[in-house]
Amino acid sequence: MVTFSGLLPVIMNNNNPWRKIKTIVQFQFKKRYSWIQLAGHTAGSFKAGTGGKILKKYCESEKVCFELLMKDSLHLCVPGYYGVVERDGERYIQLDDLLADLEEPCVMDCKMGIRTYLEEELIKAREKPKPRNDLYRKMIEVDSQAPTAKEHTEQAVNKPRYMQWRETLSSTATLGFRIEGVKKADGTCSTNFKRTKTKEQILQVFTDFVEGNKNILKSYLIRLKELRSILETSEFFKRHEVIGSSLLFIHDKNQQARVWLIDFGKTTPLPNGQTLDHRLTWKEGNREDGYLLGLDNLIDIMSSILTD
Ligand SMILES: Nc1ncnc2c1ncn2[C@@H]1O[C@H](COP(=O)(O)OP(=O)(O)OP(=O)(O)O)[C@@H](O)[C@H]1O
Ligand SMILES: O=P(O)(O)O[C@@H]1[C@H](O)[C@H](O)[C@@H](OP(=O)(O)O)[C@H](OP(=O)(O)O)[C@H]1O
Repeated sequence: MVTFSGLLPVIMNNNNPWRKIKTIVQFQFKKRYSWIQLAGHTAGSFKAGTGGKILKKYCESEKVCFELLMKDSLHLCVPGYYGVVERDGERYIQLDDLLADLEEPCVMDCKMGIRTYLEEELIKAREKPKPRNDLYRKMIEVDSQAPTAKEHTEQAVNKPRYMQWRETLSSTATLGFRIEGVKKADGTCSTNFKRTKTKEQILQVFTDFVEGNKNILKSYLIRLKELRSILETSEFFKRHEVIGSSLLFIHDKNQQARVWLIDFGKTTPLPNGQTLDHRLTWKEGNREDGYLLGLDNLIDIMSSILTD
């Protein structure tokens, strides 16, 4: 789902002097820009905030993650979190708007990990299967041959089955990440990446995304390596199953290029001091998510574009 809404950028809370100066200039000229919800299937889960912030619909587990993240080394890798607010009778978490100080930003959302559903979702679905017609319809829209004879008869598929099909159709199951959506500087958006699976296809999408600009690619590569080294030592990361979380790639016409970790709605703490490696093969029960496998592959793909 792609939605647009106008927000007014104002003073940011970031310590970077460049950002401060730039946002002050933007504030003085009251320049408007379009904020974009590139991926995410729930339309209307975001609202404009004030002071360079956005509001995201409240989810208890995500709020708890952000509270912990603000105290973890990963605080440098995620949007700043500023507590819970209420608007029109609904609760929201308040986050830094990562597009606030950028001009004509280009955005790419990559969903990380070798699976996109929690182990607990799998267990629940097995105990109480819920055949869904909406997922059946989404499936046949992409491939009318994909449902089994039984699914065709029932015109319904269970969620884990749908999620696994999405994972194998795309690069999730093999590379540990997939491209969810891209917005280019001219404002055009695409979420048509359900069949983007091979390294070659991904390489092409990345090359188009940066319009062949190697400086931007270099900045992305440096940032990805930085994120990897922070993730490898983060206490938060070690102790959570990180599912459905994305890396948000953002660059603008001034060649500012950053990558952020977003979406912790399905990031779940592990019990009794258990930790994850994030690279080991997933076997039901071990809760491994393959996040770092995906990041390794992203780094390899980005490096290979630069060495070509
Ligand atoms: N802090 C932020 N600043 C700027 N843009 C953001 C921010 N957080 C999210 N977005 C935009 O909104 C999109 C959806 O974000 P997110 O994945 O957090 O939402 P969601 O509703 O939880 O998605 P999903 O349906 O995948 O669970 C992202 O792809 C990105 O374009
Ligand atoms: O990308 P698609 O093909 O549109 O499929 C959706 C996507 O996998 C979302 O991540 C998932 O939400 P969660 O990650 O929150 O489970 C949603 O489940 P839902 O329909 O149950 O919301 C799926 O429909």
